[in-house]
Amino acid sequence: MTLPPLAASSRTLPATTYDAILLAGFGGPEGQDDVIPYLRNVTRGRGIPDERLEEVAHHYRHFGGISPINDQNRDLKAALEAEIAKRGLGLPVYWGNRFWAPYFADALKELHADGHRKVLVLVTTSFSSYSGCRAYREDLATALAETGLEGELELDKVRQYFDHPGFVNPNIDAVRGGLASLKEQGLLEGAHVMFATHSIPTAAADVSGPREALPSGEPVATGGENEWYAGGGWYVEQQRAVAALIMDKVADEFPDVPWSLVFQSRSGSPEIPWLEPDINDAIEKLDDAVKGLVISPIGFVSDHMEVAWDLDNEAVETCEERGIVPVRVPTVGVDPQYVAGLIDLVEERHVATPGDTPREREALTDLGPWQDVCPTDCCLGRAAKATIANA
Ligand SMILES: CC1=C(CCC(=O)O)c2cc3nc(cc4[nH]c(cc5[nH]c(cc1n2)c(C)c5CCC(=O)O)c(CCC(=O)O)c4C)C(CCC(=O)O)=C3C
Ligand SMILES: [Fe+2]
Repeated sequence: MTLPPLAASSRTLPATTYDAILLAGFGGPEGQDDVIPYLRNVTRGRGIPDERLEEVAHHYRHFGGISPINDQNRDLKAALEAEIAKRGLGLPVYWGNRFWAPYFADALKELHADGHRKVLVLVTTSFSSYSGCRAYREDLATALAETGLEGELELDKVRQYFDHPGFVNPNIDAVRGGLASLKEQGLLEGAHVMFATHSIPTAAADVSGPREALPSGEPVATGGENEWYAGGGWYVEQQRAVAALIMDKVADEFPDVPWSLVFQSRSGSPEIPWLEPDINDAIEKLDDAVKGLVISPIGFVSDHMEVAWDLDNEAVETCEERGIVPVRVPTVGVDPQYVAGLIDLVEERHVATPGDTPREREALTDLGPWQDVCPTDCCLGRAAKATIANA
């Protein structure tokens, strides 16, 4: 599966000169009093009563109402600033979130007040879906309208980077490390690798990415029989490609280890189908021969609440019930390769002087390099809203 070359190239923008970088995050609560207001933000427009929100608040409550995600983005911002300084690029980095302070609108006002007009956005998600790409583009367009900065601030966004070496290489290292740990424990014989990403409604998965070339769903690669529907669309296609690539890269040291792509953190009403298998169901159905499990959360870029709770708590417990030794390996976080990769992505788009040659675009699968701008109906499964970074 590849994008039609014409469509892909018409969605590749020429390099230009930017004034600043905006790191666009999800946002999380930072104390017990933040939890319900935060969940109201995340579920905005769906009229969910506070009593129901309290039910999904338990994991935040357990950690004092604090999600680690904001500190992780503060650390990432500092690491990006250091890498930019090292390269002498002279681009300041601002930070804003979809669902918690500093909000996108705060960041846009700050950017404008500081005299910046042309901004390149780096998003903290690597795959293509409504939640991972379009929603960020919509919320940034909404923030531009809210702040009255439409026409004043120009916002472009770097491409989704699921197959960029800066994202893939730390994940290869992590899986290699996880398998090495199982080997040390004498569990390599019965090893299995699960790549975990966020479940989304299958209807959203099926329309993820550019519509003219949507892949149809195929069974997940488990090396065995699988009754689960893992979704069509580019979201799952990209994840299958990255997972297969990682396994291919570790095969020099760890050949023939069985693996699967699994999903986590499903929410919403049970009648609506979401991507399956859920990681816990998948662990329960593992063959008895499996003794050790490497869990690689490739769906996320930091060890935030979805990782700390849904994997380190729930999935680890499911492993223990099955007598399987779990090794949950880290997300990219502030791995120097990831940080450098994000700045490589900036340098594909940003040149010091108009006319300079930009950095070459890297991609490790034949699905990429992904598009810089999305067609108007990309990842669109609901009423269209204004977006930034569309063709
Ligand atoms: C694809 C995807 C990513 C990865 C891409 C990306 O990173 O953006 C992601 C990340 C995250 N999701 C997060 C938290 C939440 N997601 C929720 C709800 C939902 N996520 C969805 C999808 C995704 N989510 C969907 C389809 C829903 C259903 C509601 C809807 O239709 O939109 C809810 C509501 C309560 C609930 O339903 O459980 C919460 C609290 C946090 C913060 C963790 C922290 O605090 O550390 C992060 C990074
Ligand atoms: Fe989420």
